[in-house]
Amino acid sequence: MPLATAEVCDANAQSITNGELRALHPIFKIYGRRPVFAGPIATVKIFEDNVLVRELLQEKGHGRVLVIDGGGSMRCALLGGNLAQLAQNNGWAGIVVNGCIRDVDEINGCDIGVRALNSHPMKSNKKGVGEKHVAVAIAGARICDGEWLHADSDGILISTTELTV
Ligand SMILES: O=C([O-])CC(=O)C(=O)O
Repeated sequence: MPLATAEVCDANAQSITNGELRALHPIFKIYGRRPVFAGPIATVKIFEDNVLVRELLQEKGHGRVLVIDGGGSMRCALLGGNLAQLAQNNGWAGIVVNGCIRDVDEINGCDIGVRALNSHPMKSNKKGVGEKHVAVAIAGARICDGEWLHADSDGILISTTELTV
């Protein structure tokens, strides 16, 4: 059974105080077939350009969660049905997007967890601008590559190390 985020918070008050455990602001909508997912984080920082998202999702996921800092843009989608399918087939656990997605019905059929701000029908630029595996700041929290993400119906937690009972 995955750890419930609420129980994790109740059992780790000290980690919340010292910043080892952070909750993202509740600004994300829930997509994908997995409402509960967790894994080590890979980060990517982009703006209205998703070439690096495809590059990362082409790698084997090994249960990782891709955190996409898209700067909160409401002007195009950074993830669509093809990329979500790629993520599923390559063994990613989930994708959190500080930005928009499209092909929502296809994404909701994929066996991964997806959180995003909203949907948008337009595709992004394809220039390949951005940075992989850098620290990002989204939804009120700083997130480093290699930290852990836990998502369930109550919200999304970031922890410096894997959470255990
Ligand atoms: O290629 C894109 O920009 C995203 C997309 O539509 C998909 O993954 O199907």
